[in-house]
Amino acid sequence: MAAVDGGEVDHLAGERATAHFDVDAMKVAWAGSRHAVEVNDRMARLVASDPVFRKDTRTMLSRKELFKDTLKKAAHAWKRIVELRLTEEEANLLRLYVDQPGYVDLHWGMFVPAIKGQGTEEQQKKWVPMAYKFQIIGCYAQTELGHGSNVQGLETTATFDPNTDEFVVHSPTLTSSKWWPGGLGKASTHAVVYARLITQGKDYGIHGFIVQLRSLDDHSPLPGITLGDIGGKFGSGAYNSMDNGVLRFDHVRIPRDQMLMRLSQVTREGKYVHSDVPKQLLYGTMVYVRQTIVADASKALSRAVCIAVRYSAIRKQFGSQAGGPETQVLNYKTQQSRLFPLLASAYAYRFVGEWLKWLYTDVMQKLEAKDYSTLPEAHACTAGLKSVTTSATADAIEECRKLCGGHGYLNSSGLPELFAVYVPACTYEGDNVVLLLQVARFLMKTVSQLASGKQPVGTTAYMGNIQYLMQCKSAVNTAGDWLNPAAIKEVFEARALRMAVNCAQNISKAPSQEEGFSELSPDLLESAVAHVQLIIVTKFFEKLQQDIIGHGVKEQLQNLCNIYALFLLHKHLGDFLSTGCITPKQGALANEQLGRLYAQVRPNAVALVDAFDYTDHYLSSVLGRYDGDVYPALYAEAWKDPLNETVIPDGYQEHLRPLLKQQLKFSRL
Ligand SMILES: CCCCCCCC/C=C\CCCCCCCCCCCCCC(=O)SCCNC(=O)CCNC(=O)[C@H](O)C(C)(C)COP(=O)(O)OP(=O)(O)OC[C@H]1O[C@@H](n2cnc3c(N)ncnc32)[C@H](O)[C@@H]1OP(=O)(O)O
Ligand SMILES: Cc1cc2nc3c(=O)[nH]c(=O)nc-3n(C[C@H](O)[C@H](O)[C@H](O)COP(=O)(O)OP(=O)(O)OC[C@H]3O[C@@H](n4cnc5c(N)ncnc54)[C@H](O)[C@@H]3O)c2cc1C
Repeated sequence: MAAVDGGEVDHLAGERATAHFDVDAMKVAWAGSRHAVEVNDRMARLVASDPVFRKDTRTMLSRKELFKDTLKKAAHAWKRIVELRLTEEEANLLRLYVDQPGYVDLHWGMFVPAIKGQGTEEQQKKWVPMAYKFQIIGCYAQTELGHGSNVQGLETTATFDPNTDEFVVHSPTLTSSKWWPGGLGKASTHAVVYARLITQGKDYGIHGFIVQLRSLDDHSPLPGITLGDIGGKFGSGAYNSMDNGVLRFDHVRIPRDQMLMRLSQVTREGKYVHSDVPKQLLYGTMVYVRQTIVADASKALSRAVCIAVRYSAIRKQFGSQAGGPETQVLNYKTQQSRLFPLLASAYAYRFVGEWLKWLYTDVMQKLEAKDYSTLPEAHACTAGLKSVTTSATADAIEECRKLCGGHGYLNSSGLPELFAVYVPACTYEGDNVVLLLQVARFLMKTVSQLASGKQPVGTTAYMGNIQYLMQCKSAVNTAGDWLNPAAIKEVFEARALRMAVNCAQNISKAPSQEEGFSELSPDLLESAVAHVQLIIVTKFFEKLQQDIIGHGVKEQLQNLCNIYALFLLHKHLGDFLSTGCITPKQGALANEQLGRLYAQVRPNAVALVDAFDYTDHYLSSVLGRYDGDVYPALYAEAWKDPLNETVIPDGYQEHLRPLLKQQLKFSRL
């Protein structure tokens, strides 16, 4: 089914006719199943057809109007979810297509998962039903004004008082003010607050507590609690719909049973008891969200790419001979070499996101069975993939803006807001550099264990092949040889392993492991990126081994997979050359093959973005319209700007007229 929201003429019909594959079948490959295509389509249309979910004037609203609009949309979404008895899958998609960050994201995305992950069964029974019925609204209050990345450095205290069987939650300093939690500023009634647990005079470090913040009668802050929004953020519209907040506690008392006690408990007498589980499970909610952020990266990236590809097929510049038509900018090789790797990345992130969801579910099942062995790998994969995919996506959205020339800078292109709303993903849920250093730490540990004969498993299994990978040389001889998955995998594995081993060797020369790690951290980041890119490439190849149905679909995905891998090889040529994995000649052959692949993608480009199945409402871009009727839409959109409500601007009488009529003369004239 086409995703037109009402266009009459299809200006991109010619582009669609050149596709060499079945677009409907590609929609299935992209969405994961025919069922997923159907539900996505139904929810996207439900949102697009509802006037409450309009967002075309969003960037023109004041902060207060925008926030109120978000409250309205969230309440309306919930009403529709209940009325239509939507399933959790449908409700999640409805939220996605409403496409406006708001308190519900943190309520469902972090508050509920934190209670489910860290609360006892009894606590879950008490709090989860209230949250599911929206009798309470919750947020995730971890970060403080002075401490974000370093969770162990948080200052808020929760001191047990055995006289009253309560915890006293307190913000001892300005820097201990909770700062950033989404939904906290204005909407939440409750929070999961992370604080240092102190009992019997001893500090047991960071633990989670459920704290009521606002009255359930009139929404006013409870005694001892200071609350507010932290202020406007980057861009118009965008993340300003979210009430990121500040919170201070002045000796606020909560019952003992509001400490989340699945991992550790405080008894009635104040004795601290830690269960027999890894303490890192305290970070479980972050692992869960990082995994969802990877899936979201492909959404944001594919959206930007869809806009840029469609517009590049419409936009014409130069090349006209004797009054003939100008050239579609999509035909320029430079445009293709900038755009098609991003198209390939969108597909790559979609598939690695699917795999990561599987890995997460698998780890959760193992944890239920008290098998904690895969926890370090789950942490490294979620942290690394979150980091690499969000950084690349943020850069790619900005590149798509440039690929759309001047019009890409207009709010009506949809790209400025998409960039502004997306870019904090590089920071929230763990700064990308901090997370990559966690991956590097995991890699260094794995390398150090190789010497003891311990066989690495999962995504580091390739390191077990160290004898071969440290000395192998690529056998690629022609550009076409780069189409062999084994040739690509071998050089990506060799590059990742050699970079990790080089780092490990250099660290071992330092006076201490810690000093070496710190000194080598820029190299360690690159090593972590190489490992994560290997994972993405490998999972794309594995996807191609699955049963992929539909005329020409597999061939297109093969091209995209090769583009993704060879583009990375080209971009990081220095790594591959300096580690001796390939020769300069082989690097040049990879580039030659890349050019050929771009030519194969060109006739399929518009159909490949159609397969994302986005409605015009979701894209909210005049440049990315399904029908390609860009110019009338751009022209019409301009007149909607509040500045055009009057012909003579406000301020003319006070400031322009006196200037134009002034008698004062610049003395030199
Ligand atoms: C009918 C139903 C209806 C349903 C209706 C549904 C409607 C749908 C509506 C909405 C749904 C929307 C869903 C939206 C999704 C959510 C969107 C969220 C938006 C994002 C908001 C952002 C929120 C935040 O930012 S929260 C704050 C995040 N903060 C951070 O990430 C901090 C980062 N820092 C850290 O994680 C840590 O400090 C650290 C890891 C950097 C360091 O920690 P440390 O000091 O304690 O550790 P060490 O480095 O010393 O390591 C020790 C040891 O631990 C291992 N480790 C570390 N972390 C982990 C981990 N997470 N898991 C496992 N292991 C870990 C580490 O590797 C070390 O191991 P060793 O073996 O080496 O010792
Ligand atoms: C839009 C948005 C929403 C958010 N929502 C929430 C929320 O709902 N709940 C919540 O609790 N928090 C939330 N946060 C906070 C967020 O999780 C933190 O901002 C994030 O974890 C980064 O921490 P920081 O701000 O302390 O950065 P910092 O750690 O201060 O980073 C500053 C710089 O220092 C570098 N750096 C830091 N440590 C190291 C190191 N060890 N080695 C090398 N470099 C380092 C970083 O790379 C970065 O360049 C949100 C933030 C944003 C922007």
